[in-house]
Amino acid sequence: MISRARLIEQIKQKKSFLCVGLDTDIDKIPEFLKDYPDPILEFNKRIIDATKDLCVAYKPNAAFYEAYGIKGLQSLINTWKYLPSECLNIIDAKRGDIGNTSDKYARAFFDEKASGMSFDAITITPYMGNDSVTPYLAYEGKWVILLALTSSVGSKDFQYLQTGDGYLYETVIKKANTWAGADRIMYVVGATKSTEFTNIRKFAPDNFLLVPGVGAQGGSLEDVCRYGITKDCGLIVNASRSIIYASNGMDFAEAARTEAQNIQQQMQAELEKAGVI
Ligand SMILES: O=C(O)c1cc(=O)[nH]c(=O)n1[C@@H]1O[C@H](COP(=O)(O)O)[C@@H](O)[C@H]1O
Repeated sequence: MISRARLIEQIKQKKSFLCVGLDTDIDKIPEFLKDYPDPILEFNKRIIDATKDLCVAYKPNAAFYEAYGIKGLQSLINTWKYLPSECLNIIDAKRGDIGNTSDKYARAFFDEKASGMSFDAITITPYMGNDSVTPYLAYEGKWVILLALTSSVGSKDFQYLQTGDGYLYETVIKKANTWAGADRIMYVVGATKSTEFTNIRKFAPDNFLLVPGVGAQGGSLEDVCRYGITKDCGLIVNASRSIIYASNGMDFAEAARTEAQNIQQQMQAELEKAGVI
C-alpha cells in the first residue's frame, strides 16, 4: 500500500516522479525474447530491473495483456508480483460501470485472493458518476485515478464542453473532490494539455496528477512542471513507448535505462527548481 506520504518520500528520495508504462506489445519486443515461455513477462522483468531506482511508479496497461486472453492475464499477474513494493503500482484499466459491476472490476484488480493481483491504484472513467467509483474507494488505502483531461485529440469532443460550471473536465474534478480527498483520488491530465494545468490546480491544488503524453505523444515535461508542480511535487509523469522501446535489440533494457535516466535528471532539476528537494 502506498500512501500519499510514502509516495512523496519516494519522490524526494529517488529525485524522480517518473512512471514507467508497461504497454508491452509482443510485436515490438526483441526477437530473442520470444524463445522464453512468457516473452512479455521476461521483457517486463528486464525493464523493471533496469529502471526501478529511477522511477516511483509502474503502469501496466491492461489492454496489452487482455489482448492475449488467459496467457496475457497470467503475464499481468506475474508482472504485478514482480513490481517493486516501494513503487506505486497502477493498473491502467480505464473501467467505469454501475456499482455492482464496478464491485467485480475492483475485485479483479484489488483483491489478490480473488484474482491473484492487488494493484495500488486503478485508472477509471468518471462518466457514470459516483456509484461507479465508490466500489474502488471501499478498498482501504487504494487509489482511484479519474480521467479528467486526457492527452487524446478526442478530448475536445466532451471534456471541453461548457457545463455552465466551466468545462466538463472541471466539473469532473469538482464533483469527485466531494467523494474522497487528495489521499485517495488522483486525476489524469495529459502532458499535451500543459497550459491547462494552471486552471486545473485551481480545483485540484493538492491532488496528484497522473500525466501521460511525454515522449511518444510529444508533451513537454518542462511545461507540465511550469504549470503543474506543487510543493509536494503533485505529479506522476508517465512515459511508455519512449522508454520501453528505446531499442529493440539485445540492449533494450540498457537503452530503456538511459532514456529513464535522461528523464529522471530533468525531473531532479524541476524538483530542485520548485523547492521540493
Ligand atoms: O490513463 C492513461 O494512462 C492515459 C490517459 C491519457 O489521457 N492518455 C494516455 O496516453 N494514457 C495512457 O498513457 C500511456 C501513454 O503511452 P506513451 O504515449 O507510449 O508514453 C498509454 O498507456 C495510454 O493508454
